[in-house]
Amino acid sequence: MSRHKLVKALDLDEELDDFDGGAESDYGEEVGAEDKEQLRLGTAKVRAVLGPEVSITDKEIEDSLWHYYYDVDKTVNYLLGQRTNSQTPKKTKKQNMDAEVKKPDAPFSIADFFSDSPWLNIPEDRRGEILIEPLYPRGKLLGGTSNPDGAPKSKLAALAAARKKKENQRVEDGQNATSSVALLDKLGHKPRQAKSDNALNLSNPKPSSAITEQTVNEQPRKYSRRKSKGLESPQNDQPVKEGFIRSHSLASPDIEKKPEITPTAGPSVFARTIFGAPTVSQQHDIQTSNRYVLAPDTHAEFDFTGPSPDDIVTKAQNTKGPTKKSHKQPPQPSSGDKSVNAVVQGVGDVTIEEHKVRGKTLDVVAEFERSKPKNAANFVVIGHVDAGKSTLMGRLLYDLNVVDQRTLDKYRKEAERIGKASFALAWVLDQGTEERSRGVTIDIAMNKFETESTSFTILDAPGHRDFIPNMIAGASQADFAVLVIDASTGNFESGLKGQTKEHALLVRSMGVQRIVIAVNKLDTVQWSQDRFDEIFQQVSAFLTSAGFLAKNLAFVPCAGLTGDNIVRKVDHPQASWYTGAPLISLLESSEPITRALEKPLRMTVDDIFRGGVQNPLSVSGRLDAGNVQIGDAVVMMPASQTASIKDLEVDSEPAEWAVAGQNVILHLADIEAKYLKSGDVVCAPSAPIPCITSFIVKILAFEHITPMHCEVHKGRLHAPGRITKLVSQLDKASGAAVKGKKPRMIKPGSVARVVVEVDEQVPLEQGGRVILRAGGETIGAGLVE
Ligand SMILES: Nc1nc2c(ncn2[C@@H]2O[C@H](COP(=O)(O)OP(=O)(O)OP(=O)(O)O)[C@@H](O)[C@H]2O)c(=O)[nH]1
Repeated sequence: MSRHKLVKALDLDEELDDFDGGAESDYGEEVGAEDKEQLRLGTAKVRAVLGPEVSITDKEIEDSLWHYYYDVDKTVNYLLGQRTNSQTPKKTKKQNMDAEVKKPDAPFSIADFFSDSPWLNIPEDRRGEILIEPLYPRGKLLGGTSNPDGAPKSKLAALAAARKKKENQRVEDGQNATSSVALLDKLGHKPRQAKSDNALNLSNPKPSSAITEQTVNEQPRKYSRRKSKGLESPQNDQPVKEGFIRSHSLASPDIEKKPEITPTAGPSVFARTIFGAPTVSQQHDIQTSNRYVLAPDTHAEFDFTGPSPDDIVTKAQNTKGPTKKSHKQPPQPSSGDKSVNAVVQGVGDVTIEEHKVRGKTLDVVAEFERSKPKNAANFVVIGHVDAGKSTLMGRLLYDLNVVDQRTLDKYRKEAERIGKASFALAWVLDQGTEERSRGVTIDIAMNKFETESTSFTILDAPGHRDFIPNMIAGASQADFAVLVIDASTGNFESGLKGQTKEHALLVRSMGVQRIVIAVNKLDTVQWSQDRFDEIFQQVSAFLTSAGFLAKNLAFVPCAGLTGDNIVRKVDHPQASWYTGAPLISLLESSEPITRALEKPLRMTVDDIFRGGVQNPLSVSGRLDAGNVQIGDAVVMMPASQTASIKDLEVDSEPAEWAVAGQNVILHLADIEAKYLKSGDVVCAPSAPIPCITSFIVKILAFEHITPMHCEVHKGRLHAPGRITKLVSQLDKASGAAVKGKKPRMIKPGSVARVVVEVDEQVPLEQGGRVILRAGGETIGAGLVE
């Protein structure tokens, strides 16, 4: 039994007589009457487009329509494409063999797997070889290889051997075998007086820059960073500058042959701090000469017998008090070097912003009242699949300049490219790749716009029945609904039997009282007043029988695609019969929402995300009740874990506080992500929501209900469970229990009290609204007692 029976019970019998429930189909799913109708209409449309010359079976068309969610354009494209492919030349023997290999049952081998990869079939004689020479010598070469097997030496190995030989020679010659590192130390200390050291080829041949043997011996135990830079190369025949040494000294002869990179900039501020500023002549060299590498300022040498600069800095930081922005001086390094001192001083002054949640200080309710806020409203856009919901909202945002022309042009181009040109406006809302390629909304899309009087949040719901849980999540945050109806021939009828009614019933069950009905796509019926009247009659009859008050229904004829009667009034001559307001005015006439400001805090978590270093863990949702401010402690249910509000945003803007009715992001501290999930409830620690595994609920049955398995939905919460007991059937008018035997089954359209049990604890309290679903169908909805 399906939805129609409920509607029957709601006095719409005449619409339901032809509906015989679902039947198991080839598609492995229940094909309801609305699907059958869609398939029938779709098949006719596809046939009309394809023309009689294309021979194709109804089954083929229906299969494609089913796959493409009744999208006629896509189905036609696909079928035509298939026809074209089938006319392409027959496969070669090789291709057939490849196909054989791909058979899922064939044993898998890597060769088979890559057999169709074209790059593997290149004949030997046409293959090129790509050799990538390593830039730097690797492995043993740096130390010089012994080359025991007499194999030819590499250039670097030869160089290393030559160096070694020279070194040995020097020792033999009785020269002081002071390491080149020490020589460079000396060089750094007294570069201007240094004399040439011919043995090491380090110096400028000019006497003024020569290094003496005596100066080498003066500082034998000091090390400079130059050692680690390997600047002791005997190949260096360039002048040694104070603080700067030509990079040639680093390079092997091979590398030297490579083109030099012309410098474009001098040393950075950091480099100047560490190594000292270049002299005027060095700056000139940088600008005019080849590449330079920075060598440390000779004054920055460090004696390993004392603490390292790191140790000094760490010690300096450790001696800082716990207070923020302390300017206490760190201890001075023993070397007394100015640059190191400057760095240490700088690091000591660096403050690390310690995370501290501010204490609560505000009277939020008073602040809210003082702020004289604009009226705010969330509305959910509902309706049968392809009714034009996203297009309508895209048009609304475009006409209100929330979306600019450039963005829309981009969407148009991209949509055209994938053969979905008519969906460009829908792309404003449908941002997912799959949503765009399939032309179907899958999850709730949220968007904001403001008019003079009201700040609105759009919750664009998916129309396809497979995504009803997402639609429920959106509807749970809505103050009112916009029901979009496709007025085109045949589509209104199939929509009425499909999700038009189901969506309307769901939003009503979730407490939505006001509904604006956008009778859309009137351009397809030449703005026929008769068509509009017909739709008005049927839909208003259904909605009033579903519990909406007539005064809370507002109808507007419109065409989202053309923008008629959305923001601007329709000026089509065929639409002269309509004298009412456009859609935007009907939205604006929504009454201000009542906010439960003083009640304990409740926010159902819609989404959880990790923001980054500043805000590592955040949750978003709408505040159902109460208020919150930075510094508040909250408790997450059902995990029962406390957290603190480190920061918050209202409508994506930083804020100090938020109140019921606002869409917020809470940046949390002192809690781990594992304690959070969508559907959880953020509560005041003084009044957390109860978490229960069994509850009594007063439901309106959408289907036949017996003790059965079901899923409990509340916002983003989905919990598997079962109806364990039918307590009583209730009188619809009085709500009193009908006397007599306990019911064994609840009929669609009846109201009953039942017991529901869930597998895990769920945060639910009296008055909470839940939806019960089973087997992909909504079976009932009601209030937790
Ligand atoms: N002629 C005409 N076509 C429209 C109009 N509004 C929407 N469409 C077309 O209807 C198709 C479906 O539009 P969508 O906006 O994706 O429909 P939807 O209701 O959002 O679909 P789901 O979210 O997937 O349920 C697109 O091809 C639109 O171009 C209209 O006013 N007139």
